[in-house]
Parts: sequence; structure tokens; C-alpha cells
Amino acid sequence: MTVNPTHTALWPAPHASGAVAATVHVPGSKSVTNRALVLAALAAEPGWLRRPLRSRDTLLMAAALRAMDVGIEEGVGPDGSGEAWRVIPSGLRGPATVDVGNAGTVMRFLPPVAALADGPIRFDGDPRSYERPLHGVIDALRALGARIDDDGRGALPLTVHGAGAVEGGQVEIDASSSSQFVSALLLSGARFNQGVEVRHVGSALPSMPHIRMTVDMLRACGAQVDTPEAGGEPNVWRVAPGALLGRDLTVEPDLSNAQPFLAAALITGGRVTVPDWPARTTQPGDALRRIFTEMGGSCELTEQGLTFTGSGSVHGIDVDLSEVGELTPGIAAVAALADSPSTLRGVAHLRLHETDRLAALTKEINELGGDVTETADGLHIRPRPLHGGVFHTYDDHRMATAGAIIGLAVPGVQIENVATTAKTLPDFPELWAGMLGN
Ligand SMILES: O=C(O)C1=C[C@@H](OP(=O)(O)O)[C@@H](O)[C@H](O)C1
Ligand SMILES: C=C(OP(=O)(O)O)C(=O)O
Repeated sequence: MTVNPTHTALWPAPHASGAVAATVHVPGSKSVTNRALVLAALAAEPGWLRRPLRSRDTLLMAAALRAMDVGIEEGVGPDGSGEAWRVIPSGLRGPATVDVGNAGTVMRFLPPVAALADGPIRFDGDPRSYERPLHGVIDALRALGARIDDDGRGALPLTVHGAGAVEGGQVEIDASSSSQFVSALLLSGARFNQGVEVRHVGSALPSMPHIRMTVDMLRACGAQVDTPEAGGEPNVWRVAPGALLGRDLTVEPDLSNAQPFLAAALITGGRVTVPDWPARTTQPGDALRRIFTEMGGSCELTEQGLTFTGSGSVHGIDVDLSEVGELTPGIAAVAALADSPSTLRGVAHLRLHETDRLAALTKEINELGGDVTETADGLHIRPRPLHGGVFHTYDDHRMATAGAIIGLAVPGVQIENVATTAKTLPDFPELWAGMLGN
């Protein structure tokens, strides 16, 4: 967790003078867009992706697939509405080079795809990507028949020597550091000769909704998937070998990126509507309806979307966030402004996210006068009056949006490198200003 010396630009976080009242159109989900791109690239026929997220993580995914000869063309969807990507699968070609940036989805989902290519695929990325766990994917692919050269640390950089096919079969992995290991193997598994059976061994698996998202999207492409939920063995997922269908998919708004806007309604006692909020979804951000309601607001899902209304009070919360870890920075920011203490649990794996999020949140909130302590698996947050100052982001998009939430309630907060929100929400400063009527 180091302050990035190249990003010293400071963004004065807008302070809300009253209750916000806004409708905010939130761009598409990162997790859905990057899964859809991978599945479309592996399909047996072309597909459409409507309203894809265009952000650093998804553009890196698209560039990587293009480098392996997948066609991804700009267009309008088949019914003529909305902008779309048409994905034209190909034979997956190597040699190629993939820049993963600091995208967990790119660094984990693509090595299994590369193993199906017909030549070497070199993976590299931001310095932080070298520190993020990848051993589950590397070890599993080797066990399933792929050849990979790395420097022995079980991390980036590495080269996957694609051989045109992967034998597949049964594999055991410890995915307690990232659910993305499981998703990665399942997403490509239908294209392995024997399919894949992934057995998680180790302590608890985080981010289960993201694994459900993988399974749902695979099934929508015609894959046969067995899961623990469907009466299977605990911690075992199986994907049968077979061709994947090309789909016409419209990407849902990113509900985790809706978080700062809903938080704005909560902490200012205002009202924010997010159109196109899905009635049923596997996105973890849907849990905000329950979590932010417990923290003092109320919400209603109508044809207009999800409307979240703050009550004027913000309460602390004791909550296990293991299923929805990516919501932690935004919840911590709200908790620092509450009328009672909070305990956030079940998120030790956040130490290996974009930055060590537990350390970063503790340091930055405390430097504004807060009282946050790290626990073994989360944070204790005792609200105190906060003051202005610089909120560092450590190249972490969710640190930037967490700082913006605090800045709404605390005058004089300056966010260092707000541009890091480009990882998943390049328009954040404009959307935030628009919400405030600026
Ligand atoms: O599969 C996905 O799209 C994601 C899974 C989660 O990863 P971890 O299980 O590594 O936390 C989540 O935090 C990340 O933002 C997106
Ligand atoms: C953990 C996150 O991202 P990644 O996909 O890089 O793991 C996140 O977006 O909060």
C-alpha cells in the first residue's frame, strides 16, 4: 500500500449543501461485461453485447481478446437500439501479449482462454498485478494439462503456452483468496476436452454471488453446469464439455458502482433513483438494498428503477461482507459518518485487492480524524467528527468513491487521483457533479 507519486492531482470532493435529489444512470456492470466478452469469444457463433461497460478493465479485456484474434466490432444492437459490441469468435491465435492492468477479471479469466490458443500468450500488468494471487489458476491449469512459464511465485508476469486444446477434468484449488479462480476455470471449462470439475479446498470461499453470476451466464450460453446449490456436493462445480451459444445480451447497470450514489441519498437524507435496476440479479450490489436500509434509509423498486431515500439518520451496522466484499469501501465510508459504531467482518481477502483495502481505509479515514481499527477479517469503525484533508486512493477506484462519499458530508476533502475511477467508472466525476446539480 504505497501512495502513488505520479498521481498527485487533487480533486476537491464536492460538499453537499442539502439533501440530494437525482436520477443517476449508472453504466454497465464490469463483472457481467467481462464474463460476457469471454463467453462470446469462446462461443461457436457470433454474439452481441449491448450497453457494455467501457472502462479500463473492460477495454483491457476486449484488447486482450482482439490480440488473440477475436473480432470485437462497434455497432448498434440487432434491434437498432443502443450501442453494442458484436463479438466474432475465432480460432484463438498466439503469439500475443496481454496487458491485464490491475483487473482481477482479466488476469484470472484469460489464462484458461490462452491455454486454448494455438501459441504462446504473454501476460503482464501494473506493478500491483504482480502481488495479487493467481496461484489457483496457474496450478489448476497445469494440473489440467496446460504449460505455463512463470517465475515460481504463482503470480504475474507469465506465459501460457497455448496448445490449441486443454485436456481438462478434475482439479482441486484453494480459492479462499479469490472467487475469481473458480469463475476462471468454469468460464473456459466447456471448451476443455473433458470439461472441468473444480473442487474448492481451504477456508471459506468469498464472493459467492460472483460465482453464481458465472454459472448463470454459462447456462444462458447453453452450458451444462452442476453446482452445490443444485443438490451437488458442497464446494464442487462441474461444467460439461460442449459448444457455447452466441448470445444477444444487454448488460445490467453496475450495482456496486451505484453504491456511492445510493450512499449520497443515505447520508444527505435525500433521494436517488437508479434506472434499470434489475428485479433479479446475481450482482452483489443488490445487497445494498438490505444493507443501506439497515443503516437508515428505505428503498423501493418500481418501473422507474430503484429509488433509495435517506431518513436523515445514518446508523452503524454489524455485518458479514464476505459475499459482497467489493462493497466494503463504500460501506466503511458511510459507517464513518454514522451515529453508532460498525463492525465489518469476513473480508480479510480485501488485503489482496487493488490495494490492501483494510489498511488503506483505516489510514485515510483516521487521517481525517476518524477512529478505525483493523481486525483479523475486517474493520471496527467508531464515528467521530471528521475534518477536511487529502484522501489517498492507492490506485483503487473504490477508495476514490469512498472518499467522495465522505466529502459530501465533510467540507475540504480532496481526493488524490480521482482518475483511478476509470478502472470501472470513467465518468464518475461528471456523474457525481450531475447528481449534485452542478
Ligand atoms: O468475478 C468477479 O467479477 C469479481 C469477483 C470478486 O473478486 P474476489 O472474489 O477476488 O473478491 C469481486 O471482489 C471483484 O470485484 C469482481
Ligand atoms: C476487487 C475488485 O476488482 P477486480 O476485478 O480487479 O478484482 C473491485 O472491483 O472491487
